[in-house]
Amino acid sequence: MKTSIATVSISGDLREKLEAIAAAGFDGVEIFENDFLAYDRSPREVADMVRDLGLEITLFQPFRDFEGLPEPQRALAFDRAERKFDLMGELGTSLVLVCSTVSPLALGGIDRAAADFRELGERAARRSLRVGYEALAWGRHINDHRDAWEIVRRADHPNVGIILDSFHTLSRGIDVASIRAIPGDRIFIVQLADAPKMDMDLLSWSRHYRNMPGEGDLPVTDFMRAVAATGYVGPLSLEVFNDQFRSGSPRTIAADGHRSLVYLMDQVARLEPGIAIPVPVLPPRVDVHGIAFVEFAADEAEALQLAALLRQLGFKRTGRHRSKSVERFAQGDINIVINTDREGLAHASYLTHGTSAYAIGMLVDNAAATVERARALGAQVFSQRVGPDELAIPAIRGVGGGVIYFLDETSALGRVWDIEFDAAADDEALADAGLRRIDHVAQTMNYEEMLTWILFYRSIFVADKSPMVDVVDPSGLVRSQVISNPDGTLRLTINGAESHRTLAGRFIAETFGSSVQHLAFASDDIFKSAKALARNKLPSLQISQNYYEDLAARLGLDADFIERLRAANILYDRDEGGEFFQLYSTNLGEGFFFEIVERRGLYAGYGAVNAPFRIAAQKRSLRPAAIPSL
Ligand SMILES: O=C(O)c1ccc(O)c(O)c1
Ligand SMILES: [Mg+2]
Repeated sequence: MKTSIATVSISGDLREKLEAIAAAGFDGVEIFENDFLAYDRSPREVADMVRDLGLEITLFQPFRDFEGLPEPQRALAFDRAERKFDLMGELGTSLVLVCSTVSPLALGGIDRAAADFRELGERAARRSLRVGYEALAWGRHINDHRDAWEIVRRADHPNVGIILDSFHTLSRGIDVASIRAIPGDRIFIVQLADAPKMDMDLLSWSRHYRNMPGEGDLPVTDFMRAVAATGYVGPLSLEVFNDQFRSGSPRTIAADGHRSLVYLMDQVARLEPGIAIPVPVLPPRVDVHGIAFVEFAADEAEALQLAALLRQLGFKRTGRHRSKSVERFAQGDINIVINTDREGLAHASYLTHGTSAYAIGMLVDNAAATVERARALGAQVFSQRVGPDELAIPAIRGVGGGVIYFLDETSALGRVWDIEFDAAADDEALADAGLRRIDHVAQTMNYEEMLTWILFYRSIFVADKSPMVDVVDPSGLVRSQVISNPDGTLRLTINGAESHRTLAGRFIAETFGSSVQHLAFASDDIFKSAKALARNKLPSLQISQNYYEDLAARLGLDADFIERLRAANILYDRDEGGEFFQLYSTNLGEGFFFEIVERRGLYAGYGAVNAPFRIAAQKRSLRPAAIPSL
C-alpha cells in the first residue's frame, strides 16, 4: 500500500518538508497549496525536486467553495478551477481535492452540486486530471461523506470520485459501516488523521489538534477496516493539522507519521484476515512480561554512591561481569546493573548525561522477533561489539538516546546472568527491604516528544495509553501519561515537561536529555519495608505535616493510620479498586530518585494526586540550606 503525507502536516519550507517526507520513507506527498505558494520556485522546479527525492505527488489541495454557486460566481469558480488545472499540469499531479463549500453564497441541492461536478469532471478529463470531493465536517450544506458520495454518484463521471478523510467522518461520529457501501474504485484518495477527544467546535479541533493515527482517541482503525473492505488500494495519506507539529522537527514528525501508517495497516491486516491487504507481514505486537533489569552508566565515584543507596534500599551485590566493569545488584525479582566500563554506549551515555539509567531490559517471548517488529516500525536497532563471555542481546534505541534490551526464556538470553556474570558475595549488604519487583519506570522528556514515544511504545508492544493527567509542579505543569499492559508487567509513566523550571524540566536540562527519572519498586508491605529502610538509614523524602492533616480531612482516615503514614513519610491514595502507598528516597544527584510503592486491591493509578506534594518536598530537599539572616 502506498504511503503519503500532506505537506501541511510538518514544519519547514517546501524543500525541508519534502526532504523529511522522503527520508521517512513515504512514497508520495500531498501538496498543500499554501506550502507551494509560499515557496519561491516554479511549479516545474518543484516537480523536479519531488521526483528527484523519489516521491510522487498524490494530491493537490484544497480547492474551496466550488459547488452549488449561483451565476456569476459559478462561472468564476470554473475559471478558478481551470487556472489550478494549469498549475497541476506543471506540477505533474493528476488529482485535486475539492472540499465541500462553506460559502454563504452556495445554494445547496444535491443535484445542483452533482451537475457542477459533472461539468468539472468533463473539464478535468480533457487534461487527464481527476477531481475528488471531500465533505468537510463543517461544510455549509455537505458535511457527511454519505452526502458527498451521493453527489459523486449522481455526477456519474469517471473523473469524479470521493475523498474520505477519517477526521471528518469520525469527529462527527458517523457510522463507518456506511463506507463499506462505496465502490473502492470511486474512492480517489484516503486521508488519515487521529485526534484527542476534546469538547470544541469541529473546525478548531481539526485545524489545531489532529495527530497521527494511534496518537489520539478516534477509532481510525475501524475507519480503515471499512475502507479496506471496499477494495480501495490507493495511497493512504496523512493530513494532520497540528500546531505542535508545525513547529516540531520535520524529520521526527514525518518519521512518526510513517510509523503510524505501518502500525495502522498491520492492525487492519490482522483484524481483517478475509481481505487481501497489500502490506508487509510483521511479527505481532510484543507482550512484555516484566522489566528484567535496569542498567545505570556511571563513573567509579558515582557508582559507589549509587551502590551505597541501593544497599540502603535493601539490594545486595550478587554478581560481577566476567569481562567488563559491570556489577549486578538484586532484590526480589529486581535486577539493577551498574556499568562503569570505559567503552561502548554506557560510557558514551555517562559522558553525555552523567550517571543515569540509560538502559532497560524487557522480558519478552522472542527477543529477535521483537527487534524485527521494532525495525519494521522505524525503530533504530542497536548493537555494539560483543566480547568473549558475552551474548549479543537484541536491542533498540529508546527515549533520550537510551537502549531497550530484550531477553527471552527460549534462547541463551534467558541465562544471561549465569553466562555473563560471576556470583559475588556482598560484605557490605544491609537488610533486605522486601522490595519484590519493578512497579513502574518513569521517563521524563520534553512535552513535544510525548506523542512520539507513546506511538513508539504502543506500536511495538501490547500496551495502552491512559488519559493525560496534569501534574502540578510549583514552577509549572508537567503532563503525565501511562503506557501499560493489562497484566501490569509493563508500566511506564511518561512525563512531559514544558518548562525547565519544573523538577522534570530541570532533570532534562541537567542531564542533557536523559530519560529515566525514577524507578518505582513494589513492596507487599510498605510499613515493613519502611522499617527496614529506616534501619538501613535510607535518606527518605520528608513530606509536609500539612499533607497529612489534609489527608485525614479529605479521606476520613483514622488518626492512628495517619500517624503511621506520617511517621514513615508515606503518601496515600485510594480509588474504587483499592489503595496505594508511596515512599520516596531523596534525590541522587540532580533529579533521579527511587520510589517504593504498595498496591492493595486493584488500585490502578500512580498517585497523581500526591505528585504536587512529593515534588514540593523534592524541591525543598534540593534547595541549598537557607542562610540565616543576621
Ligand atoms: O481545514 C480545512 O480547510 C481542510 C482543507 C482540506 C482538507 O482536506 C481538510 O481535511 C480540511
Ligand atoms: Mg482532508
